[in-house]
Amino acid sequence: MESTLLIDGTEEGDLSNLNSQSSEYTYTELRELGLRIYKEVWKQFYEWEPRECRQIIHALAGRRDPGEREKYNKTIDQLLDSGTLQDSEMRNDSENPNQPLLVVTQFDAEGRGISYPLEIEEISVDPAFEAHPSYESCPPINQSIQNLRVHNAAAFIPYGDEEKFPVMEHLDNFESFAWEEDFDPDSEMIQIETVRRLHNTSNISITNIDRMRIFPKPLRESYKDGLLWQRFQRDFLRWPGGTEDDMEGACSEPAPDNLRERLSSVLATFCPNLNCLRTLCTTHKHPQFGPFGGGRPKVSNQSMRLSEGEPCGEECFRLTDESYMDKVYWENESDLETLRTILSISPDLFPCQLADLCFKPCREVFVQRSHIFPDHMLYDDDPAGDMGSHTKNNKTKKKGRKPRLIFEEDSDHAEFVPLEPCKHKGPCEKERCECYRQKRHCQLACRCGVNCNRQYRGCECKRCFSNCPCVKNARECLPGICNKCDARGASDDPCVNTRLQRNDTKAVEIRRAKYGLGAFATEDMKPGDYIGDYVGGILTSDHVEILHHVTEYSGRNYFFEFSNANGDEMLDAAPVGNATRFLNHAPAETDLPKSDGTPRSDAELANCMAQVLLVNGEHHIGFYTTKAVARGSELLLCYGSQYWLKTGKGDNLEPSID
Ligand SMILES: C[S@@+](CC[C@H](N)C(=O)[O-])C[C@H]1O[C@@H](n2cnc3c(N)ncnc32)[C@H](O)[C@@H]1O
Repeated sequence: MESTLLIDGTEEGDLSNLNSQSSEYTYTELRELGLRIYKEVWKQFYEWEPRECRQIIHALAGRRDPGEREKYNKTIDQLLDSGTLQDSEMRNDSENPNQPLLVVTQFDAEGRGISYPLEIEEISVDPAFEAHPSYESCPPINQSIQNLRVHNAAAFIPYGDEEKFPVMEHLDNFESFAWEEDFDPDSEMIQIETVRRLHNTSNISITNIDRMRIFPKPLRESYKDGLLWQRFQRDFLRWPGGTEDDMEGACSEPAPDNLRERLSSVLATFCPNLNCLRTLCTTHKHPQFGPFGGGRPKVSNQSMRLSEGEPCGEECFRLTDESYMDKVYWENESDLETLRTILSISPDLFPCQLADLCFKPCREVFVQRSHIFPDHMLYDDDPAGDMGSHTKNNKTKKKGRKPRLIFEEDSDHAEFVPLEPCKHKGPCEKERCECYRQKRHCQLACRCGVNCNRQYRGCECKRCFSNCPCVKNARECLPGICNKCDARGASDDPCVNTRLQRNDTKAVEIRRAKYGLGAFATEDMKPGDYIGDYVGGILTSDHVEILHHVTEYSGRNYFFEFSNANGDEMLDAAPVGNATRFLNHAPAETDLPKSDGTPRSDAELANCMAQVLLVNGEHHIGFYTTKAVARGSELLLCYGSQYWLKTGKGDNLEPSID
């Protein structure tokens, strides 16, 4: 009997969730239709793709005239035959007999040669020069990478050609290989084309296509995720079976003249946090950063006119009286359209700025803005007061709602426990907000939003020393909110508590040390100097177990535990990292006893320490010197007793070099 379950999971009879066409189908019929079209596109794609690849390879091979190959081979033979080495040879310059010359002859396709001399630079190589012993390198990164190793998929086969490494035992820890699960551009093209056909030809909505569950990934997971979103992050492959038709705007790029939509789609790609330069950032996902615009103005025309400021020129709106209001007329509708679009994105831009964007006189723009946003359409409950910050007439200022710190009694937290940012939408209350419960401020990366009363609003210090609330709470000062200390780094003397963000490191060099490679100071360092940010792949602690064959075999591990709320986050700088991965554990070179003869502890011998810091909503591990370090000395950390318990110090830790 035919299934009566519909595609959205409702029972037969309730078709309201399906669009008009697809409501004629049952769930089974729709799924079958989806699968049939999916197979059809799959078949077409793979009929086309190998043919196309063959053609490209053929075209790359270039054309040769008959007989040309033989002629060319003859020339090569002549070159290789020492008896005929007349054209390409070493000679001495008769004017300067000590300067050897190399005569090079280039042959064209016809076998004709042109000879010319090349001067040779002599390089003398020290015969005692010793090649560097083998070491493992890794790709450099400047920030940690999330999900570098997918839990049950092996990223690669380590030491695959070394007999002693237990490859099979190691691979038993994984269910698959990462390359079997990774993104496949071909299948993405096929899925996108299937969606297009189902949507445009069979008139099935994107939501209902998702409900068919025929693709591994949802089409629209959020405004920043899903197959359709990802498709816009890549160049689109053009193939005869695929068309880039509009899918009711669901999969299409906005039209070139639709400024607002274009900005919205670009915004989805970039991080909304102005202090973060990362594309596709996943840390600062504020829910309120949806599409641009739609905002209503908060500043009245009247208050703009009364605001303080210099006129931007002779035609500035500030120099214009009321009588000018009826005298402006723009003939070209597209000029008005541009102004409307800009105002829809940023309704409170000042006329002087609008004038620059619209290429129009400032006072004309002001008049047009007054028509588009007459003062009576302003919010009655404007939270900032309609004068914004531009007013000089305090009498007319509304009683604005000042941002309140309602948790003032516990705002100065002595203890700081680095935590994940909270993930719920505001407001932050005891029952559901981890920040509230832990007696700490919400961070920029908290999902509760920038208007949350609990949001940290930056320090007020001019110089950030140990009593600065940011320093005290192991957080770097934030450009934009810590305004007095030059956290932005605009001056020659920027805030010292932003060194990690500014990558203001001391210089180190990596060279041979007692245990493998080590990091050495290339300049004298003072206590408290910043060395770098320990970066790597972000893993959970169970990866330590999964990768134990590799760390035991190499005798090296680059794990660094993170003190997050769950305590199970790790950084692994073995596959990717920067210079900080080479800091060895003290004692490494020397372990001289103290003057009274008592041995020094590891921590005393170390000259660097690691500190977990909250930087721009993310936890980082910064390395700092703890004492003066002379140029040329090795930088040493104390790894802590746990490190050696886990790895077994001395068991397998033969010095890898020396
Ligand atoms: C983070 S790496 C340090 C860089 C490493 N030396 C290299 O060549 O890449 C940590 C590894 O270095 C070695 N190591 C560092 N300090 C050591 C010490 N004091 N004694 C023995 N081995 C040490 C161990 O193999 C350890 O697992």
